[in-house]
Amino acid sequence: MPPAGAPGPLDVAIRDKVFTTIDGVRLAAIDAVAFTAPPGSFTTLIGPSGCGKTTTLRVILGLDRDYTGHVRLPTADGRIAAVFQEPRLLPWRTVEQNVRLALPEALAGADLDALFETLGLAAMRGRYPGELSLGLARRAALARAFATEPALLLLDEPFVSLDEATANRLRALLVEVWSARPTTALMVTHNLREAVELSDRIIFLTERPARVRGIYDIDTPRSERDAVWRDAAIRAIDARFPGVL
Ligand SMILES: Nc1ncnc2c1ncn2[C@@H]1O[C@H](COP(=O)(O)OP(=O)(O)OP(=O)(O)O)[C@@H](O)[C@H]1O
Repeated sequence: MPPAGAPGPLDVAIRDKVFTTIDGVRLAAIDAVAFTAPPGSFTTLIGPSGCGKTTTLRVILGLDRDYTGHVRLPTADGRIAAVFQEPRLLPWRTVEQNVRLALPEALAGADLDALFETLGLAAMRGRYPGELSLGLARRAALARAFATEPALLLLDEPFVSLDEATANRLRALLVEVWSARPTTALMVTHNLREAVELSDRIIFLTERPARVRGIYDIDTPRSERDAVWRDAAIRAIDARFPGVL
């Protein structure tokens, strides 16, 4: 047993999640999605469009309580931070104000220099969101999430709609900032290459209504995951789960 108060795994079991559309049609979104994410690990959910990935994150976030099953968070009283495709920054506040507004009282006045520096935002602290590219706004959203020192970090396709060079840079920054303070992270993506680059555990979901198709664990250190390694990992995954590519 871990000592009391130590982070445990994120433990998720969602069954029979159904939506009723505005025309009264019942839409089965999730059949059975059950998995754990070990403490301090980076876990990725990957699956076809519309299979129920964002719904899974919303249930974990507590935004949707209409489901059967359970969600056990890494710590009972820990903070959850979420980064969505939309950076969701307040346009009338500077980057730094946006980050500081999210801080809990215990972290008010925290020294954010190292975080802004790591994310390449040192010169952007006084800028307004309207002055930022999408890539920079996503960095600001990541800064805001990490600054709160969350017990759980949820990431919903944080690199989508970025040009490849910007997405690569942002993935490297995420690894850097996350490695400095590993927190249990759960990311949703469509991008298997991104998943093998970042994850300790990849959870493959079926078409809607989602079920877990399989779980793939990676123990190669991130620093050793070069292009050759990634190609081999993707081939191994395709052999085990045909059709995921
Ligand atoms: N509030 C809602 N009311 C009705 N249907 C919904 C609602 N939210 C989601 N859905 C439907 O549930 C299914 C799962 O949606 P969800 O957004 O979780 O999928 P996803 O895997 O994240 O999709 P994508 O990969 O395209 O982002 C979809 O068919 C979606 O249209």
